[in-house]
Order: sequence, then C-alpha cells, then structure tokens
Amino acid sequence: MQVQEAVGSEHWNRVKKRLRAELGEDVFSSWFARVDLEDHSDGTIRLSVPTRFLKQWIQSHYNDQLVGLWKGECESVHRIELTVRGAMRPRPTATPATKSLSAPKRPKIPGSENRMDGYTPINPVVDAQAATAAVGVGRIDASSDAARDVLQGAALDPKYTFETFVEGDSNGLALAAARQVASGSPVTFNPLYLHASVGLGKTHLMQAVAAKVRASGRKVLYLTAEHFMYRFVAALKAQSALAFKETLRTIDLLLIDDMQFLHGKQVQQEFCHTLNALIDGARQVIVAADRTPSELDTLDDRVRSRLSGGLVVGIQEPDFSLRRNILTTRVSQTQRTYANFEVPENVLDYVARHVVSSGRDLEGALNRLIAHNQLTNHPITQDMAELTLRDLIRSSEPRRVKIEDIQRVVSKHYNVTKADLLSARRTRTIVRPRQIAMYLAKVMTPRSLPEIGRRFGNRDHTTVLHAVRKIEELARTDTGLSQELELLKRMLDA
Ligand SMILES: Nc1ncnc2c1ncn2[C@@H]1O[C@H](COP(=O)(O)OP(=O)(O)OP(=O)(O)O)[C@@H](O)[C@H]1O
Repeated sequence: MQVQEAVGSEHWNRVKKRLRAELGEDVFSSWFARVDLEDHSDGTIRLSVPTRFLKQWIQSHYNDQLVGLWKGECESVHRIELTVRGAMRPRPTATPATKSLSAPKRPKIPGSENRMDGYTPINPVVDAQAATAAVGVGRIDASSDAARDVLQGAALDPKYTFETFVEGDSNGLALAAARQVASGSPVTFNPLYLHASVGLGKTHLMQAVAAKVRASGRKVLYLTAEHFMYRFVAALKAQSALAFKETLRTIDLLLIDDMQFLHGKQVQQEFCHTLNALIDGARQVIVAADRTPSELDTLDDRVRSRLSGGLVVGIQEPDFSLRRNILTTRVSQTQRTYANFEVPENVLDYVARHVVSSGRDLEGALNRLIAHNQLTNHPITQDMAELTLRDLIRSSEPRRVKIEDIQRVVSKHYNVTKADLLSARRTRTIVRPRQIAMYLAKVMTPRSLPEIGRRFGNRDHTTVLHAVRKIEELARTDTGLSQELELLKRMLDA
C-alpha cells in the first residue's frame, strides 16, 4: 500500500493550494471549500463533499485537474473518488493511516441525516434544497410538501409586513417603490435595487413585498444570493438547468437578498441571464445589498450594469422621529404578547435619542428592556434604561465631549491653568481662552447655559451667552480664530 503510506493531509493542503492558485479564489471557494479528504488506497484518493450536485460538478469539471495535481504529489495516484458525506456509504473504519488523512469533520447540519440517508433524488430541486441546507440557508425538510415546491425559496418572517414597516424621511422613497411593486401595477422599476448598511430595513421591505405579492396569488421566489447560487448549481449539475430556468420564468417576482454575497463567475453569468429573462419577460426582480451596484466590486460588469438599469434606491440612517416611531410601533406589537408592558414616553425619547444606528439596534434595546421588565418585574424607568442599555449606547454613540475635557484642552493650548479659566480674573490673556472654552462647551456638549455657567466658576448664564456670541462674531471675520476653533474641536473629537 505504497500510496497509503505516502499520502497525508499535508499533500491535500498542497493540492488545495495549487487548485486555489490555478482556479482563483472565487471559483475555488465556490467548489472546493467544503471538500474533505477522507482516505486513500490502491492509487485512489477519496474525497467527500456535502451534496450530490457538488460531487457531480467536481467530477465533470475538475476530475482530470485533480488527478493531475494529486499525481504531482504522489506518482501512483490514478483515480479520484467522490462521495457525499453521510449519504452513500458508512464511513470506513479508520486505520492509523486513514486517521492521519482525515480532515476534521464539519458539524452535521440538523435534518441532513433524514434527507440524505438512502435518498435517491428524482427532483433536482430537492437536491438544491439539500445544498441550501448544507450552507445553512432556508433549511427545508425533504419529506415535506414544501420540499417539492420549486418556488418555496427561503421562509418569510411573518413580522415583516408593510403594516409593521415605519415610514420616515430616510426610507420614504424605498417604501414607495416597494409598495408600487407590491401593488401589481405594470412593471415600472425593474430591477428595483435597494441598498443600505446593516439593519436599516432592506430585508423587512423585501419580505413585505414578497408576502403581499404571494398573498395575491402570484408566484414569488425570495432567496438570499447564496441560496440562489446553490440552487443554480444544483440544477446545472442535475442536468436540469433548462428546467430551472423555465421554472424561474414562471415566477412573477424574484427577490435576491444580500447580493454582495453572490460569488463565482458562472453563477453571476447565470444570475445575469435569469435577470435578463425575467426583465425581458416583464417579470419583476428586486435585489438588496449593503452597497450600490457600482460598489459591488466582486461582481461582473454586466451584472452591475444590469442592476443599475432599473431603480436604485438607498435607505439612510433613521432620524430621531423615525427611531421614535419604530419604538412606538414595537411597543404596541409587544403589548399583544405582554399586555402589561409599558414604556414611559421619556424612556422612549431616551432610547430614540441615544440608540442611533439602525432598526436592529433599536429592536435590541427594546428587547433588553422587555427582558429586564419581565424577569425582574421592575417597571421600566429612565434609570433602569440607562443601566440596562449602557454598553449598547456607549458603543453606538459618537464620543461625548465633557466640559472637563474642554477646560483641559483649552488651558493647555493657551498656556493658562484650569484655575485661571474658572477664576474671576479679567486679564485679556485669560478672558479670551475662557470665552472660547465656554463657546466650545455650548457647541460641543448638550449642557445648558446655566449648567455651563456653574461649571465655569459659578457664572451667570448671561455671561456664557455673551461669551458664545462674542466668539461666534469674532470667528466670522477672524480666520485665524476660526481655524483655531476648528483645531480645538478636532483635538476634542479625537
Ligand atoms: N423602518 C422600519 N420600520 C420597522 N422596523 C424596521 C425599520 N427599519 C428596520 N427595522 C427593523 O430592524 C431590524 C433589521 O432590519 P432588516 O433585517 O430588514 O435590515 P437589513 O437592512 O436587511 O440588514 P442586513 O443588511 O443586516 O440584513 C428588523 O427587525 C426590522 O424589522
């Protein structure tokens, strides 16, 4: 057993390295990232893959290349055998030699045992669903009716509807476009492309459209880009690419979420064909991603240009009023489950003012308040909210400038002491830095004029007001001073 002695996981690592170099990262990770070395004997290398179509794909496209690369490692290798993990045969009893060969096993995907054991696919789509499960997207039980439904796609979250989506300035256009598409009126924006950074409601809006269109009896397919990728590959390898495309052509609305994850040249080409076919057939496509089409730099130019050809709409970060309204809506929804759940207005204001980044963070903040309230039975108060949310707020909030920081930076910059700033001395070298410090306290902190006055040696708020006005007035004409103010602000913001 010459091969058995000579071959080990280090050889497999070298083969993978060369494959990666020859195929490029994109193709390599599409097809080989989940291939494991199982064992070897008599010149045969056994590799395992998670799905049948991956096995077929690799066999038909990369067999010779694999044999060649393995031969480079070990002369006597003449054959590659691929098996589907957990499906085709029991794992061979490991000998010491085979043990050293085995790559670490990946955790089993829940439900995969049922699907794969003794399973003979007759429908490529079922196979695609196995693949989908293998990448952890939209897991579907093969024994259920759903598995037989080509148009099933990923599950929709019933919470994501138009009724629960709160409108604001930052998402008004996206909402209007989504409503228009959902209304079933003749296709006008195709594709509709939604982009926004994380947690701003893209998935919510897409699923709201999907649910509405599905409820009207039209055919809808909602997929993540990854899910699309695996379905396409499945169909291709089950030699049913034509059937797959025909199936897609019967769909009224195709939604692809997280477009930034669409990788691989062939998959992108297929996506582009599908897009073209759907648009040419006057069917609707909606795509969402975390950036604009032109920023999707891993995508093929043709796909990018096709994606830009419909309506591209961004969703911006929510302003205070939208954040406040999202919270109010969420509280009413929560009250359907916890009738006694109450959040005082001042706490909602506090959360909306401080949790500023996304709908997801607002939801997270509210969930913490709910958990705290339900677990401890303590009412929700401002103090409780401040305590419960302090890490969330600290990490999402821009750095807060304190009056002490301002006094420290200003006194250092003008070479006066903090005691001078707070003193009653009226020499010009102290008055001007003091006025600048009070001005900065007004524009860089949320403190009121009386509060600032107190912190500057118990001065009256009119003195602070005078200082602020004086500095504003001087800075309008004195560019040296206005540059100095900018410098101080930058030092304080750093
Ligand atoms: N305008 C809104 N009205 C109501 N809920 C919202 C709104 N915007 C965001 N949300 C809520 O915030 C959470 C995150 O939204 P969603 O998952 O749609 O974001 P996303 O833009 O798809 O983010 P990602 O790119 O991370 O997937 C969801 O629970 C969603 O319901």
